[in-house]
Amino acid sequence: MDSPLAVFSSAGAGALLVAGTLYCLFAFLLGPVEKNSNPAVNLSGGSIAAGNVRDKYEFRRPKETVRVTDKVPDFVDTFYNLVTDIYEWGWGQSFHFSPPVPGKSDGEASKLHELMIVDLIGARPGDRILDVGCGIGGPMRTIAAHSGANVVGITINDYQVNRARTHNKKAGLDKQCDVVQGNFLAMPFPSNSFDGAYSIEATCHAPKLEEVYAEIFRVLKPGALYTSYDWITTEKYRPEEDAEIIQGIERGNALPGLRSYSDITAAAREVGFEVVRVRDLAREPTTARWLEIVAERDLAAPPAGPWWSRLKFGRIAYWRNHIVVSVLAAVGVAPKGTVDVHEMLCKTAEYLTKGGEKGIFSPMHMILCRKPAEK
Ligand SMILES: C=C(CC[C@@H](C)[C@H]1CC[C@H]2C3=CC[C@H]4[C@H](C)[C@@H](O)CC[C@]4(C)[C@H]3CC[C@]12C)C(C)C
Ligand SMILES: C[S@@+](CC[C@H](N)C(=O)[O-])C[C@H]1O[C@@H](n2cnc3c(N)ncnc32)[C@H](O)[C@@H]1O
Repeated sequence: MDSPLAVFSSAGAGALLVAGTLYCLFAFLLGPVEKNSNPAVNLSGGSIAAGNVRDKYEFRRPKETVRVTDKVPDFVDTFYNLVTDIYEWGWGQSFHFSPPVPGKSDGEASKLHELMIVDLIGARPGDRILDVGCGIGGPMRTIAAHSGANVVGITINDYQVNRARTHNKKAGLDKQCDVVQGNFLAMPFPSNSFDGAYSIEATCHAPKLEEVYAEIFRVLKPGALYTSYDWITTEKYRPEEDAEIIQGIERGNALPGLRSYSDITAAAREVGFEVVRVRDLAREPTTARWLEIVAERDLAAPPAGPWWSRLKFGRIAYWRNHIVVSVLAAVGVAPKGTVDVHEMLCKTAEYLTKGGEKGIFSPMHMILCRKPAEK
């Protein structure tokens, strides 16, 4: 017969094993999907009260995209209340794509993409730089930390302002980084007050690109540079064949209508910018060449691959996330509509992947512009 001590220790070991397994299961299910991201238990409806998330989600039910110009900022604000926590949980603190770089993690590739902006606009210590559509500030922190510049971000979404400020403080960058809530179509900044500006995958939310470009032009000092990575349809886009994919991308990302790559340069010139460079960073050889700009940091960088590969993180991961969201919503930790929003994002990921694979869409059309120096 086993001694009481042996029985006790084998029961103890069993209990420990069960506890350990449960812990790992919970950590796997509820922990952040991305490094530096938010755990699933914090999923909320942004500034929307939990009980109203499902009603607000109704805004996605009609199959068309919102094109009524003056309603767009409100619509976009609601969209970000619904998706911000899911994005942060599943993607991290930077809400954009980037070309993958072999040998680098997704996070590192994303930072390289952000750092290129420091070189493009020549951000220097003490400069005052504007981040147009700053999200929760992932790019702002990278750019401020590496350049020594002070960065001011603007976002339409109040919940993002709070998240960004919390992260800025945690990163010890709250003296260098400031975030304001406002509409980038009418910015609360004096004219000629910034030494440089950038926007990453944000101006695609503007119903008329000229309107946001005109505002950026106004607040920049003469001679200052502005760069944008924007969402566009490429020259391969054929509306007769590809409309479903493009409309799927527009609906799932709260866009008032994607623009063609050629509209970007035209809008910049229309408001008075000199166009310095234009490149689609999604194209492999070009991306490789652009990586050379960050030469000191990554001289031997080989050509980058498709930006959409990060979205193909596999059925299992999507299912894991879907289960987590469904369980949290069922037990009342996450608001009820979160499941619908998550389902919508799964479909959006499919449309984005199809757009990338067909080469009809790019989320990283780069334009570099200068506000002419005063004569
Ligand atoms: C620039 C914009 C957002 C770009 C991307 C940051 C987001 C576009 C689609 C998002 C996602 C799709 C699938 C989600 C997945 C189902 C979930 O489990 C975890 C989060 C996702 C991966 C999510 C993350 C952010 C995106 C990639 C637009 C709005 C202009
Ligand atoms: C996809 S996110 C990109 C965020 C950030 N640039 C990044 O890369 O992490 C788009 C951002 O644009 C902002 N935005 C969209 N329309 C806006 C508007 N009219 N005024 C201010 N910000 C806006 C959103 O609130 C969101 O922060």
